Amino acid sequence: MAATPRGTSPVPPDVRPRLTVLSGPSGVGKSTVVAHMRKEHPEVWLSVSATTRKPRPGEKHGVHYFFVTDDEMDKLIANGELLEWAEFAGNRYGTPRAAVQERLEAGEPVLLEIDLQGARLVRESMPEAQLVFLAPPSWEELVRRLTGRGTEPPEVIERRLEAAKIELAAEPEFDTTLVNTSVEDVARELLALTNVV
Ligand SMILES: Nc1nc2c(ncn2[C@@H]2O[C@H](COP(=O)(O)OP(=O)(O)O)[C@@H](O)[C@H]2O)c(=O)[nH]1
Ligand SMILES: Nc1ncnc2c1ncn2[C@@H]1O[C@H](COP(=O)(O)OP(=O)(O)O)[C@@H](O)[C@H]1O
Repeated sequence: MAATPRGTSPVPPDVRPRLTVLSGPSGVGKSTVVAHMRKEHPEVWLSVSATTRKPRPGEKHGVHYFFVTDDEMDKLIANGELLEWAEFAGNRYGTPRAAVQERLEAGEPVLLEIDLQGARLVRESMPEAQLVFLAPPSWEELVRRLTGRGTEPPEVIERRLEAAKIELAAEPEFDTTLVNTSVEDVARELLALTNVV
């Protein structure tokens, strides 16, 4: 049998495109890493979630999130418009189903940035999904980042740190762990995992 020259071996058709889920505790750097990756590779498509959380300064409707009321979220859920949804630290968050399906049907990779509960739901409904966990270099550094971001009052930070303990304990459920020491390094590794280039 003729050997396939190195570097030109065909990629099996079932390997791409795929759905990648990025999860990790609040403040670990998920948004920072994804923004860095997409600045250089805008072709990476990131699902925009719906949330009942209030916008932070600078966050734009339709770009960072679709900011919805409780009633609107109720309707999205009742109408089956969300691929998954979860309550996190007092707010609800969900992934609009149609946009994700369109991308996958068009043969394009999809990236979701969602919490642990959402990651578990995606794994159940789409076992082929790849689950990536973003971990902090240390607990102290996670606290520093979440506090230093300055976007949440102390009681919300406390709630998020409680959730973080549960999330960190679930790391073994994920296919891959990336430790967010260097944003550049993690962005490069995530790009490779999403199979876009
Ligand atoms: N299950 C689920 N979680 C989401 C979704 N969108 C965002 N999240 C997660 O909700 C959590 C809180 O998000 P956010 O309030 O933006 O805070 P941040 O991640 O600390 O910037 C994070 O773990 C997000 O990854 C979604 O559509 N579904
Ligand atoms: N590798 C890193 N080193 C130092 N600070 C970081 C790093 N990644 C993110 N940060 C900072 O940590 C804070 C939380 O990052 P963010 O992307 O908002 O986290 P998440 O989206 O996971 O909640 C931000 O202030 C961000 O600038």
